[in-house]
Amino acid sequence: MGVFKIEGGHQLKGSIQPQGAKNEALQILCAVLLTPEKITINNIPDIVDVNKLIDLLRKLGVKIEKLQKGSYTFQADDVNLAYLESDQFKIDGRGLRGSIMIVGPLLARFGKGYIPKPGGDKIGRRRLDTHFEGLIKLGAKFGYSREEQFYGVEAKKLKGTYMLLEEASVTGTANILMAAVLAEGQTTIYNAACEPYLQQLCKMLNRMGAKISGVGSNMLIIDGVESLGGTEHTMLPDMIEIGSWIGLAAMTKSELTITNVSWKDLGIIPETFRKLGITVERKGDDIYIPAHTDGYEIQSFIDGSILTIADAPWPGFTPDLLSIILVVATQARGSVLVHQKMFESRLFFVDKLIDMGAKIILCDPHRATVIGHDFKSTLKATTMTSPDIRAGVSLLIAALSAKGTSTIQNIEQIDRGYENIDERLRAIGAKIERID
Ligand SMILES: CC(=O)N[C@H]1[C@@H](OP(=O)(O)OP(=O)(O)OC[C@H]2O[C@@H](n3ccc(=O)[nH]c3=O)[C@H](O)[C@@H]2O)O[C@H](CO)[C@@H](O)[C@@H]1O
Ligand SMILES: C=C(OP(=O)(O)O)C(=O)O
Repeated sequence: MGVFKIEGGHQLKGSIQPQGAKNEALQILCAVLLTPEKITINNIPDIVDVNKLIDLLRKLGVKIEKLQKGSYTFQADDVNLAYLESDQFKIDGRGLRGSIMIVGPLLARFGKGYIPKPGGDKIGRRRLDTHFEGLIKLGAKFGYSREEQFYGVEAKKLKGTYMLLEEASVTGTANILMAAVLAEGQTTIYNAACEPYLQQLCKMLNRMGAKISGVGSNMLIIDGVESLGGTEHTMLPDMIEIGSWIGLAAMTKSELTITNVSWKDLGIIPETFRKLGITVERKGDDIYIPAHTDGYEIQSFIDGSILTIADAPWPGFTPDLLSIILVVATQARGSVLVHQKMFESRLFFVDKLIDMGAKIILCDPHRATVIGHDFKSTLKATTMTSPDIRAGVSLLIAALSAKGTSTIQNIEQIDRGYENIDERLRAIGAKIERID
């Protein structure tokens, strides 16, 4: 298990370029299965989850060529479906959450798609009902082995239909969409998730010859086509990384420029950090965060009541940044209620922050009240374990602001989604070392 050793309490300075978006990459990579033609993808982040998915595609017979850092070509002209029934697939498929999105494309193109219960963060129940209910509506026969936790769908032909999703599932929408593009006739997906990840997937599929309208809204209308062709696609910068760097800058009182952030795709994220009193300045397509030498003050609601920051499906605030909001609030002036509505086990990491001296009350598994220290008391360094990817980075930010040397174990969780994080943080002045 890898470990980070972090000497906290130092101001950082400089600029940082966000990596390509993890959650977009996982969708886009699965889409290469929809065509026998070559697809070129740029700005692919070099992170554990993405590399696991690339490896899985390779084992499925996809021809993969690395052009340069972050750029690859993929060609799925000779797919090895036998791999789906192998024991190795049961291991590989479980390795990450994103693998679930091979099911829709495989079903649409080859008539069958299988997947073991996928991995990803252990942050509460993460059911797949939306995915399979949608595929069943398109005409697939569904099977599930409870013993092996193995899912499968099969269909000779998919037929377009109207569906209203029970919830706006991100990976669920992507999966159903990738099946519907090759179904016969028209499919309507209402209550579709509409994150920039999905908008990017829709745009890519349309360039491949799909006919999707309503892109960016919660109603996607898809006119099925017989086949799809090749294209080139470039991943957006990772908005969750961008939010993480905003939080890092404020909490360490550092002056930081986050470059080429694609402002138009950040939705409510900059405004949400501003509600914590953080100055988030737009400079062209960069974000400039000045050093918050006098701290930052949490705003109240208009009527003077305590601010709540809660997650919601896009264009609401992404749940993946709530852990960052929470840690940054521990040094703000004022109080905030953090309400994690989607995942029921994502806030338990606050115990570690409390150990470090943060003033937090975990009201229930979904809600935590944070009373900021206004830098009058710094967090104390400690030894901790990263429970999930975003809590891991939040603890890392806490350690960088704390006095003394902290240790973070289980950093594989962080490496799932942050490319070369130690090297990039050292480049802006952080004292962080990786110990294997
Ligand atoms: C690989 C990938 O892309 N992972 C992301 C994806 O996971 P993933 O696609 O697995 O998450 P879903 O969108 O399916 O749902 C996440 C959780 O939120 C709940 N839920 C969802 C929609 C809704 O309207 N109401 C509701 O309560 C679900 O029951 C589930 O527990 O989206 C999540 C929600 O943005 C992010 O945290 C994950 O980083
Ligand atoms: C929850 C996350 O990832 P995954 O869905 O891959 O577990 C995340 O990126 O914050």
